[in-house]
Amino acid sequence: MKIEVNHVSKAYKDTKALDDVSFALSEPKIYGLLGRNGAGKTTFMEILSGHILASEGEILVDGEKPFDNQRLTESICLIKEGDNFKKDLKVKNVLKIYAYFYPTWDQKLADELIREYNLSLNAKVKTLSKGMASALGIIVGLASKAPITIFDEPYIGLDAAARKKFYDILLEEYEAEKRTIIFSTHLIDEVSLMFEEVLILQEGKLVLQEEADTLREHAYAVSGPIQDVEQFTSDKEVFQSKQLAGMMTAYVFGNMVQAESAGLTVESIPIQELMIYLTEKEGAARHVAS
Ligand SMILES: Nc1ncnc2c1ncn2[C@@H]1O[C@H](COP(=O)(O)OP(=O)(O)OP(=O)(O)O)[C@@H](O)[C@H]1O
Repeated sequence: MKIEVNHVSKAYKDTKALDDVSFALSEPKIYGLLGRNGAGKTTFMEILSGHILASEGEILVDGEKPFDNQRLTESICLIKEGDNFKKDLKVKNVLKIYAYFYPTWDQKLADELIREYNLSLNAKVKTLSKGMASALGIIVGLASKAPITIFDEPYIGLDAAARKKFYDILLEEYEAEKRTIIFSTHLIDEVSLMFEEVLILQEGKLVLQEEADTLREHAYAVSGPIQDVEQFTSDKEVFQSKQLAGMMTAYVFGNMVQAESAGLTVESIPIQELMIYLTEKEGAARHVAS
């Protein structure tokens, strides 16, 4: 399903959660949606899921607006950080409701995952630990097989082993059947290798949309005497630099071979580090793929 985001803004009283954001997600891929606290990620995911309306602009999914649109909402599954399910429901009834709602629901997968995560079908949601409630969210998200499945920090309370299980199953399911997966996380180092395309929001604006492979291949650190590095990077996109004792390291997007032939020291940057840097740094380079 094609997602088009056209000049979307969302204002709350004093806050612009999204500020004139435009981009497109054209293919089924695993998208990493990153950004610091309050960057606007959840707001974007809620508008895309048809839960809230944009103040300006629109999101179109296959040309239609998601708000109040059953055909679309049954194709989009949003799993949030918590409070995904009514507290008085039993696990088995949560599963029944979602099985009924999503035409693409995979009961076999849901059963398998319930066993994997050791959830009791008769337990009420309110008796589940945080980790178990997160596991239930993950199970629903995966088993929905919704063509657009969105995970917004879905793993609160899950330990590292349970999170790894989630990533493994997500990848396995995705390989078996490609769908659009939008993954928002602060645990970038754990999941960055899974992303095929990365989007970074900063203070309500989109500051980066790029193929993860491009980031992997074209981001590097170049070091040498200040003058040489400055000269080399003068026509390049520098997203960070630091100087010490007459030497300079600049982090750039571009062609590594060029830097090597200029006699500078060149090192590639691990994608996790790059993403962590880009999301943490104020005023990250604007690098939005056209
Ligand atoms: N219902 C609301 N009422 C008022 N302000 C809101 C509301 N929802 C979000 N905001 C504000 O909008 C901004 C963006 O919030 P949002 O939750 O979309 O960010 P986020 O990137 O998901 O952050 P986090 O990583 O902390 O979850 C924040 O400043 C937040 O305080």
